[in-house]
Amino acid sequence: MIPPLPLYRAAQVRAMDELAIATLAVPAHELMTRAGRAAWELLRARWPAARRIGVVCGPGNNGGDGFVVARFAREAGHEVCVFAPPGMHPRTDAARQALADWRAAGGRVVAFDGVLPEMDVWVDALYGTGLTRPPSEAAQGMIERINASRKPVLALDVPSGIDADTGHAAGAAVQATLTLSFIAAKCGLYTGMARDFDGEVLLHDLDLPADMFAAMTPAARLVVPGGLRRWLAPRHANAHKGEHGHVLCIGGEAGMGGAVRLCAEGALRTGVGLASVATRTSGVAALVAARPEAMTHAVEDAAALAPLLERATVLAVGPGLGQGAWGRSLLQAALDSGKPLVLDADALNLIVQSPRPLPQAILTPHPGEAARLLGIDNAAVQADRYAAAEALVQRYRAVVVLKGAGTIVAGPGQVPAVIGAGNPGMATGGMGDVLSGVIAALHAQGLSAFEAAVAGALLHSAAGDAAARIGGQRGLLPSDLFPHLRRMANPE
Ligand SMILES: NC(=O)C1=CN([C@@H]2O[C@H](COP(=O)(O)OP(=O)(O)OC[C@H]3O[C@@H](n4cnc5c(N)ncnc54)[C@H](O)[C@@H]3O)[C@@H](O)[C@H]2O)[C@@H](O)CC1
Ligand SMILES: [K+]
Repeated sequence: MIPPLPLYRAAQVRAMDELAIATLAVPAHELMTRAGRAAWELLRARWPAARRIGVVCGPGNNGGDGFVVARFAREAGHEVCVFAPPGMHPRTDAARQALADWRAAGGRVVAFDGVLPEMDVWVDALYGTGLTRPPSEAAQGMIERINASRKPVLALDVPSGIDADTGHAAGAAVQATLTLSFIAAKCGLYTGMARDFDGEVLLHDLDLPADMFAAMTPAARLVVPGGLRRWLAPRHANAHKGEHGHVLCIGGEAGMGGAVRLCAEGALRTGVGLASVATRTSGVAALVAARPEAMTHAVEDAAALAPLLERATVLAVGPGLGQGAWGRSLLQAALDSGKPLVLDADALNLIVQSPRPLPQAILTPHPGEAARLLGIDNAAVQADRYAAAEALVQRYRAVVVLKGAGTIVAGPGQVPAVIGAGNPGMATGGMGDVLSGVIAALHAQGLSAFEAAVAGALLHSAAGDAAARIGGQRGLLPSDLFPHLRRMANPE
């Protein structure tokens, strides 16, 4: 079982750096040498045929790491070219020392003049955790030239231009093939825009003792499919269906019956004891024919919903609900029932019209829905997905699943989880309907709201990856996930 990886903000990693220097008496320059050596060893192992190594260095310690890589590469007999923005002077003692060492070894630094020569591999050491604003004009030019070279890029610590806390790029950013992060994993690298820039992300602890930072609460935790077993223990032999909960899926306005079916099937394939559907009369026959295991009821008003609400353990409300009078009345009845809820799609759009605390709910917005729930624009949500998820938790007092690349699950009093699985093939209509059923099923089987949201989002993403491995990402359908959900809901 793979435990969650703790993720930290840049300020926390700076504090770790200072703690290591103070308590272990490891000088900053020594940490920089370890970082540069680790990066050089990775580069050599990953691209053994590379002869010409280009290194771009910025003014801080990230640039210092770059000078160290350059020195090791040169000592190993490679052709190494180091570039820096014109007029760049290192701003820290450690970086100044690394530059002096590079020069003493016979190396030189070329001021970027708008062009970069052909290289076999680029090492990106312009900015790391110290980025405070969009890259300078010269740095932007260097970033654009490196990206245009189509050569492999090893980014040191963070791809330059990416904010280590949010994963957002306010200007140009390096398109890395591989990112080697130092000391601890930065929370920005695992969600949103960063996922388009950081390539494969690896971590090197610079040989600091593993328990040294145990007292520091991480900003988030990355969960990966290898950890699913924590939540999905095998069933005991004497189990009966009453132990596994009863999910009621509410939705399927005329023309949207498929959405509520996807939700119900998601719940069934995640092992719920019973799944019921409350939908429009016109949708019942098709749903019964397609998925007889779902107990489908014609529900035209809140009165018809009442007995179904009573029997349910968890309600999944929203898939295909519509925003008309029918959907509004069923949502209101669901909220009034006091039952645990998963709210998605049109249920969220209806909530926007009358925001209120929803302590019994799990909200599963995509960035557009999150923006509407917060009254801000979509770009503001994506610019800081952690902050947006936390703002939703504060406003609605609910567990929140902010979907997208690197889905974030946040909840009152919880360290947020980032889902370390999923692929862009899942950006397609109906995927969210399946997710709401999966989460509702796990909640109904006894996981807390937060755990069900984390485990459900992880299971759903892992099933999406498994399906994409077989048939590719483009054209992936939500229903392609079902066999994989079932398999992965029973980890070996
Ligand atoms: N903190 C640690 O634990 C360690 C840090 N190391 C490296 O040090 C990095 C952090 O170093 P720094 O804090 O010096 O910061 P950076 O090297 O990330 O660079 C920031 C420097 O550039 C300036 N700057 C920021 N944004 C700019 C912009 N857009 N245009 C122009 N200048 C800009 C800042 O004022 C600062 O001087 C890490 O990312 C890592 O690569 C390693 O040397 C090893 C240990
Ligand atoms: K960098």
